Amino acid sequence: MRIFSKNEMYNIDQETMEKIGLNNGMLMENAGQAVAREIESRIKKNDKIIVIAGKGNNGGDGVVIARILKERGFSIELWMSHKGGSVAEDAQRALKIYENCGHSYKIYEENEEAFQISLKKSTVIVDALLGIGTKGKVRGPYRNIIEEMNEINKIIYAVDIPSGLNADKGEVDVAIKAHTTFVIQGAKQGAFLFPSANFYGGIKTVDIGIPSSVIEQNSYVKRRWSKNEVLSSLPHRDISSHKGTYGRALMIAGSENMPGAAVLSSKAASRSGVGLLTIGIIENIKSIIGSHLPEAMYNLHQSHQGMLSEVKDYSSLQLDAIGIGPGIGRNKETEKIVEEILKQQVTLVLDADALFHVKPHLQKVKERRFPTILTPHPGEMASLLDLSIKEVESDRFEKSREFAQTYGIYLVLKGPFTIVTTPSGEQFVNSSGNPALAKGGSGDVLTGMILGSVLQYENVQKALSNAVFIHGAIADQLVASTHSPLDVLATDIIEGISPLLHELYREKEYSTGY
Ligand SMILES: NC(=O)C1=CN([C@@H]2O[C@H](COP(=O)(O)OP(=O)(O)OC[C@H]3O[C@@H](n4cnc5c(N)ncnc54)[C@H](OP(=O)(O)O)[C@@H]3O)[C@@H](O)[C@H]2O)[C@@H](O)CC1
Ligand SMILES: Nc1ncnc2c1ncn2[C@@H]1O[C@H](COP(=O)(O)OP(=O)(O)O)[C@@H](O)[C@H]1O
Ligand SMILES: [K+]
Repeated sequence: MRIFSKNEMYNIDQETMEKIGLNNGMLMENAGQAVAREIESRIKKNDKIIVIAGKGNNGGDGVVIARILKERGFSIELWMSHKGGSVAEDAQRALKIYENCGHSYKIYEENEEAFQISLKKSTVIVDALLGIGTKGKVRGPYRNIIEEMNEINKIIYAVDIPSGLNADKGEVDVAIKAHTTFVIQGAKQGAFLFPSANFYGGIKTVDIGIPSSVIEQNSYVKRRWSKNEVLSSLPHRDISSHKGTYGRALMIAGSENMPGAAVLSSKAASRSGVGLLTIGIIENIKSIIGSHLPEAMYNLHQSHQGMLSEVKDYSSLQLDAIGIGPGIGRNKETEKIVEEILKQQVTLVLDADALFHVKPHLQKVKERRFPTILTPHPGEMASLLDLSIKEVESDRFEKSREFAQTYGIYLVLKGPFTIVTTPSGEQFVNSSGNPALAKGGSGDVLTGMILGSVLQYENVQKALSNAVFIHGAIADQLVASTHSPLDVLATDIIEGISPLLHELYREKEYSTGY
């Protein structure tokens, strides 16, 4: 599923008209036809269906839908929010065609009470009031109509966007609570931001025939990353491979107060395919960690001060990647370690306290020639950008892209719908996970999984997106089988890596023959 911003969608629309020659009326007809087909497969002949159309082009789509479904013999009442004169040109044309077919409609502005009665009698409502053109707070009759539709508690199918929502941002004033939203050509960003994502219900894309060349030239790549993408990109282990093939990684994590972060991140890295893992820790927590991971090697130091002197020369370890941050603490030594690590010519994964320390050194990050991966949660992202969490959360796509492009990094902005952004600005939105993950330690596990994963793939983005998907999918499976959303621990996620990978590889084998 492609994801678009409002401007991208308007540019795509414009170029389709100017360069391809499909005019807005044709696109509206295609959109209405496509959504009508989807709705038709979900309704019955005895349903009483109301289509409520606004005065913009979203309303025009609604008018086409009403006509098509009427022609197919369904019981349809079309309501326009406004009188004819104020309706957009192409929507007016759609309305004329509708009337030419011998159908009539009613106007909300003139019949508010009758509308309420019709709403009560209806079984299904099609919401074509407002689409991507919505700006600011909802005005005029729309506010009342939206509130009345929500109160009535019927099945609502929304066209393109649940009316009232902003296409790009997560904030909500008042909006339709949809059962399903039929998104035109692709979802709009707001479908993956909160709280607006809560209003969409199920999302189904309808294709209105916009040429892919126009889409590619007028939008950034933004896609949902789901199980199919994971299955088609899981790495294959060659029969002649050996442990060196799968990389040498170092995980610098943990401190006296947070030894567990080292256990969680290292164990998760081991379970995610690393050939050889070394754990960089301070000596007095070794006894806690060693029993958890006998497979690992250790790079022990009496203190972070001691670690710092060695960081300057890691060449003997022949590393391919370093993960740093979970639980290392925030002090002068750990900051210096992070600063030194940035000079290492290997893939880097920075999380937690390393994100705190990297902020004054972002220019050095920009100069790096090897992949640098930052995995902030919204709070860490906000602090890297000097913004509030709300400002980040409402605009996750743009904020991540700007940051990733400015510093040439891979960014994993965590949260529900984690977004992976590449240095060139391509974005991939995760589709797995649930609030069972909202618990201390699950981020540490993800860091380990990412460190393990990057060494298994030639393509860093696929490695990141797959690690994020698998992390979330484990939590989904636990909640669906043996756990509740309350009791999933970070260690349960680690224990879930093997069963999930096993299942994915079996499925891949089944579908691709190897
Ligand atoms: N390729 C495509 O993308 C295609 C897209 N198509 C469809 O077009 C839709 C976009 O249509 P659109 O641009 O006409 O905007 P739309 O959402 O109908 O709203 C505009 C109207 O709402 C009003 N209004 C705005 N804010 C408001 C507020 N806060 N409170 C109250 N009113 C507000 C605004 O009023 P104004 O500000 O002008 O006074 C204007 O009248 C898109 O979502 C898709 O369904 C297909 O038909 C064809 C191909
Ligand atoms: N409501 C949620 N739905 C899906 N995933 C979530 C949710 N809340 C948290 N997560 C995931 O859990 C992980 C939490 O990471 P983080 O905040 O760094 O945790 P910690 O620092 O406590 O280990 C991230 O991968 C995040 O995407
Ligand atoms: K709508």
